[in-house]
Amino acid sequence: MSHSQSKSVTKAWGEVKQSAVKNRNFQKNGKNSSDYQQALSGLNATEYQASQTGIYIENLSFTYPNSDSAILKNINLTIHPNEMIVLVGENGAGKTTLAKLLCRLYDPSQGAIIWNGQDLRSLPLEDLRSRIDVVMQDYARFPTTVRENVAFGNLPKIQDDEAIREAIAEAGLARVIEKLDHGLETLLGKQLEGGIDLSGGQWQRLAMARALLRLSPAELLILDEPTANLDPKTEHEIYNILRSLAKGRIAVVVSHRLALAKLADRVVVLEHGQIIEVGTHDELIALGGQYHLMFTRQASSYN
Ligand SMILES: Nc1ncnc2c1ncn2[C@@H]1O[C@H](COP(=O)(O)OP(=O)(O)OP(=O)(O)O)[C@@H](O)[C@H]1O
Repeated sequence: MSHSQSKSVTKAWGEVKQSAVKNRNFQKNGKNSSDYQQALSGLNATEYQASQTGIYIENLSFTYPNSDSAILKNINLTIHPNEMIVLVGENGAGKTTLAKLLCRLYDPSQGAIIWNGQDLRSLPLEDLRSRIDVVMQDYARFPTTVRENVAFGNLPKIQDDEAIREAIAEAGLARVIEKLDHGLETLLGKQLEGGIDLSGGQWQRLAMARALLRLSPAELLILDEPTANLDPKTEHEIYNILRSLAKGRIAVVVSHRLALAKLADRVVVLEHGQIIEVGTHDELIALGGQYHLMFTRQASSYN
């Protein structure tokens, strides 16, 4: 072992001993070891709690491969268990990019995403994917049957007609599917001979039925623009679906429709890749900042 290696081993051992002493002192002072771990982590109590049982995004920055400008810059955010977060912001603010990082389509260029105490990068990809339900803006439209579209990625339920029909009904598609000549066996997609095409909103509902069918296994729900293809009249119906989708797990929803932000436990406002405001709808309205401005603008355009 070289001199410098031996010096660094001695230093590391010194740190271990120091921690052991600190730990004993914590115990003497009546602190439990989780307090101790929190003190060591350098996080405050809320952040530490989220890093262990929710999602903790720490100093995250991200630049797309083959690009030189950072799309997300120094994002710090804690998401608590069962919390529903809505990400809002102007076009290009980085909302979808953040959603993509949460499902690990990309890794952060700097910083980390910690879920239940583990860095996303340390979780086997397959495990991670099975714990996340994603309905993205360009949600998948599979050129196959209704049944397979709903049960995609969910082999145990593919023959479970009752569960499939229930998910379809909950997503508000029961009448549309009933009218099809071959019911669940109807082929979808113009590219297939005899295939039926659905409207944008119907495809979107089908994607929701897929997420609803998978409701129990996935712990995290990511929805990108769930109301993009729906007219404002049917939106309230989608809000109800969203509530049942989000129940009992973390939900991160990207949306331009600020009426949806009212449903969230907290709203996160992104601007040019940075978080500029975080709070409940009421708090952000009272703040009178960017969210307030966006909300009033949108409300007046609807009126
Ligand atoms: N694959 C990619 N490679 C390089 N740049 C990308 C890629 N995808 C998105 N971007 C850029 O990243 C920026 C943020 O895009 P993103 O889709 O995250 O924004 P957004 O807030 O979701 O926008 P919108 O509301 O318009 O959907 C944009 O400038 C976009 O051009």
